Amino acid sequence: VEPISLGLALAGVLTGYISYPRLYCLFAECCGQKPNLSREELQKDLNSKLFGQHLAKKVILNAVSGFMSNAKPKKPLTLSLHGWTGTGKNFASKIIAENIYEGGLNSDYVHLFVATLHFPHASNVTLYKDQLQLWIRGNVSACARSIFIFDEMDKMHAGLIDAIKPFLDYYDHVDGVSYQKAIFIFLSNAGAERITDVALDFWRSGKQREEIKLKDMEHALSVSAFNNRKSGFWHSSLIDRNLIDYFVPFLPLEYKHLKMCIRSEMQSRGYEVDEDIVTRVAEEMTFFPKEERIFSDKGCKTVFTKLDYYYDD
Ligand SMILES: Nc1ncnc2c1ncn2[C@@H]1O[C@H](COP(=O)(O)OP(=O)(O)OP(=O)(O)O)[C@@H](O)[C@H]1O
Repeated sequence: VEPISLGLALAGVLTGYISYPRLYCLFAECCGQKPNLSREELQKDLNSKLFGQHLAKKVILNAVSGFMSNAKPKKPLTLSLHGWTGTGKNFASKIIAENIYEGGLNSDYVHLFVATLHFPHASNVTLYKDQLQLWIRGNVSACARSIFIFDEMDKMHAGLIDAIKPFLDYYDHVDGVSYQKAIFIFLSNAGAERITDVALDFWRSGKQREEIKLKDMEHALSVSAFNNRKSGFWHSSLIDRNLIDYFVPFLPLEYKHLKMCIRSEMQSRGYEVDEDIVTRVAEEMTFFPKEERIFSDKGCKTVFTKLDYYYDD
């Protein structure tokens, strides 16, 4: 190739990079990388990866795809995910993040906060509050389509919840920054007992788990259910102002779901599914309530470490 043509070609590529940001985004991660989130892809991911959560799948699919297809949302999307430990709340957040950003949870535009890790000392609340507000503001200024995930929300200090509130509201701008395209996901175990009670009632009356409707969870996820010290006070303060768009219940997982988690983990580690090991690992788990032993008390959370034992070569 002669130097002049090569120079022209390089200049062309560079101009393309500068004048067509989308071209650049083919090679590097960009804010709002997948502006047209594919509803089908999200649905496929939820269906194939998230087990035993028909209600959560439905709400997440409709909420996220609806929000992403709205060019001018009036407020940021706020999802509150509730349920027993190990039932897939973090996992579902990961699926959402991956459907919006290639890098998923590792993306520069996805931010995960864990209450006990990032905000451990009640005496530092004022400092955390300032830091959190600056952090959210800085990130949304840099990328309107930022995702913030708050884990262990029920262990978060009330003062910190107050710090987030202005960003969740119906304001066009807060100090010159618009938060309307951002997504806030709150995770907590609040309401888990009540969700479990509903699932147990269905089981005891011989109904299928999939027959549980969102309507059946209304009471479990109502203000009164959260308005106690154990669940934290945060809910009532956010609910009262209608700042949460969707409450997403995660049902406790049964023996058959544990088996699904184990099979899926075996496949992702590149092993052939060995049903004998699947059964042995699932049977090592403990279940509640004491008499019926239906639901796994740790969900799918510890099945993977138990699996290590069988593949320790
Ligand atoms: N419903 C599910 N379907 C498929 N895999 C699941 C499901 N629930 C849990 N898992 C698996 O178990 C792991 C741990 O679950 P996850 O961290 O999502 O639980 P959690 O509900 O966020 O729990 P916690 O309330 O303790 O934070 C996940 O990374 C995933 O691999």
